[in-house]
Amino acid sequence: MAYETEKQIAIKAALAAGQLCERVRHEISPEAIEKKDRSPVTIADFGSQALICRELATEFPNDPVVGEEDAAELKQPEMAERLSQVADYVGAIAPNTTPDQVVSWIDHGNGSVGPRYWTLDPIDGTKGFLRKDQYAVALALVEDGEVKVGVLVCPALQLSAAQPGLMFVAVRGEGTTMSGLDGQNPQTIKVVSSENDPNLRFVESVESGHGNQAQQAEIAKAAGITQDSLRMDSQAKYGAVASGEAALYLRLPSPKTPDYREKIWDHAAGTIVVEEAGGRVTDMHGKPLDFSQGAKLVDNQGVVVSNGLLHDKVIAALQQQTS
Ligand SMILES: Nc1ncnc2c1ncn2[C@@H]1O[C@H](COP(=O)(O)O)[C@@H](O)[C@H]1OP(=O)(O)O
Ligand SMILES: [Mg+2]
Repeated sequence: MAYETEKQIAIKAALAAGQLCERVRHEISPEAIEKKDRSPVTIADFGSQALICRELATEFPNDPVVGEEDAAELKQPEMAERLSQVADYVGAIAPNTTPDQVVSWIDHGNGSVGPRYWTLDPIDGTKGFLRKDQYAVALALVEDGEVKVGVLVCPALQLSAAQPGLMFVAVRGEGTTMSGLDGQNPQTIKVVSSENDPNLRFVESVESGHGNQAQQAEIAKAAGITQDSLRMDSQAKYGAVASGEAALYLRLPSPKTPDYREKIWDHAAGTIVVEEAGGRVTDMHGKPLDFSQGAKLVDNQGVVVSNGLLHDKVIAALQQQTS
């Protein structure tokens, strides 16, 4: 099977990172949330990137990693205590970790986009993480601009599972699986194969500033979806489409940030998870997402994720609105 080693290492690394994030999350005090104290998310974000980059640097030393974080802030003398907290959390999984190692692993994630690279969001959906809602650890391998392997660990996502904690894994040409966070008994999943069922739903961000909720509601309606949206943070939304929970995920540019360009780590893992489950992912103009241009999807605007059947209808509705 293609990319078997890459897949296994990515799963191991992302699950370890998810475990670290959950430990931190359970220790967030309600007061910290009220005070909008971002320290829990900072510790988990850095710890997650350190653990994953440690694994990738060991197993694939020649592959660049384009991660969301860098250690510049953590290297400041006034951050010594925070750094040692991160090292403690990482050390619970990778024994004897030193602060210097943490810094160098995090900075291993400062690579550039090339012919073959990994991209990582150590905590996608930081606002959801702080609210104790959805978040994801998202890791993907990209070759020649195409995502080949994607792993999404969603520790708080339940869908139809018995308990929260879902992992989605996709390899190009080999389908998408979903399992619990023990990775046991992965089940092949498929998008919902209907385009005019009154129960079809669409997903969108919780954060209104990350999209255009009014326009998203109109477009979903034009595509025949009559149910209210399901609002969810992070790339867990891609998992919802891949598993058939939703038929559509719309992320149209917010009127406040019309020129926003999406980041590769916010979409690479999710894209392959949906495509390999039989769905489609493009930008709002129907163009495939181009992961070869750098850290931002500079040639794309907005994101449309569907079960495939609804896709052309959605793009046509968007074109009609702008013509
Ligand atoms: N104006 C914006 N439009 C779309 N996405 C945004 C915008 N500002 C931030 N984001 C990104 O949305 C992602 C979370 O999305 P969701 O709402 O689906 O959970 C974050 O990775 C965040 O990136 P960043 O971390 O760089 O701020
Ligand atoms: Mg993100």
